[in-house]
Amino acid sequence: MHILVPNLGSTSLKYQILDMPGEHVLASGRFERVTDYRSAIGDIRSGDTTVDAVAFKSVHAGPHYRGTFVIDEGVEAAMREFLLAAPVHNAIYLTAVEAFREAMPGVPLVGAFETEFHRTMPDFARFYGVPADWRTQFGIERYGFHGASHEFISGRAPEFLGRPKDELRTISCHLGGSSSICAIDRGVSVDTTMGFSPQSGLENATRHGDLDVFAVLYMMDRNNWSTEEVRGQLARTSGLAGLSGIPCGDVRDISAAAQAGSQDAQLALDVFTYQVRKTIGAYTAAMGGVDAVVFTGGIGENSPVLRRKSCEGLLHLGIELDAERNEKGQGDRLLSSDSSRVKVLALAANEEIVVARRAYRALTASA
Ligand SMILES: Nc1ncnc2c1ncn2[C@@H]1O[C@H](COP(=O)(O)OP(=O)(O)O)[C@@H](O)[C@H]1O
Ligand SMILES: CC(=O)OP(=O)(O)O
Ligand SMILES: [Mg+2]
Repeated sequence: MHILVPNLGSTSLKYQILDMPGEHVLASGRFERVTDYRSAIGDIRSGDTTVDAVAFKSVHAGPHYRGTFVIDEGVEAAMREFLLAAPVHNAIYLTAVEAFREAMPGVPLVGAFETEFHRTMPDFARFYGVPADWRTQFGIERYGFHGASHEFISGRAPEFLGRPKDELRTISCHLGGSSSICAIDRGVSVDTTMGFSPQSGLENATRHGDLDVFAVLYMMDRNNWSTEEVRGQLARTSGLAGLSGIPCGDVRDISAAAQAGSQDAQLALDVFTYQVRKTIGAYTAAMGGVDAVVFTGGIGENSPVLRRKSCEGLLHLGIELDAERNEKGQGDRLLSSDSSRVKVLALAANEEIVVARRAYRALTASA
């Protein structure tokens, strides 16, 4: 079965066509700094390969769809309902569903929701202190996202280290256009930084990270802003963009501006790496120790400077980078020094393979 997986990130489009269940890659490609997703989808090239199904790393459809489903009216309606919680991401995937229905009529579309991997979080990590009916009637809780990436790392880190999965406590730092960290205790997610929406936790390119909700209410009351106004500002002009003043929030541009002397750009990088550092400490406590810290995603794989700043001062946890390994070298590799008790790794994200596996399971189970 040939499964096309378009990974529609908040800043990029990567795709693979995989022959399942053998996992042979038939075609692949990537576009960066994407703003027009319909046009980028039109640029996907499958060569002469046929496509039997299209599977998405779809983001949010609430409490009833924390798994992998053929996208029918019910799934699409839930994605629409949760557009309020994930305005940037769900809009992209709703556009994609429409585009593929038009381009490939009759080909099944599958949603492998990013929330699936975090179903294992214990209740004390999952629930917020809100009135009981917010939780029981409206599904207000921590869902967590980037599930495909963190699930991939949950298998890849032990494989790379040659250690059994059920012995390893891993902190997976997916840093990219959107960023999240996951505590993976012996293969399962036990906590993650994104919450009810992919708008919380670490700062993202143009979306805020953790923020006191009363600051939002205060600004709305003071300025007479509508929810639409605030949602737009927090989704499109906040995060690294808001801190640095660089509208795209791309770390390549922010790093260059910081090097050229911009204090705002430097502040953005300082805020971001402080959060990563602090979270590594928190998740070490959450798991009662840590064996591996993994950097993945566009920033995690490609920015030695941000990795260095994220690991600074963590020697007391047994985390020590090797400067040369961190600065030089490419691909999947060890970044920590030989004396570092915790292994620090850079591993390339492969969310597409996780989505293809899940979609293949869902399609063959329903056949
Ligand atoms: N060479 C690089 N150095 C530093 N940051 C990079 C580099 N390449 C990409 N990035 C960062 O990674 C982000 C893209 O991350 P990625 O995980 O691919 O995207 P998405 O969030 O769209 O899925 C860019 O916005 C940029 O901030
Ligand atoms: C939450 C999520 O999947 O984010 P992105 O696609 O931007 O990496
Ligand atoms: Mg991504």
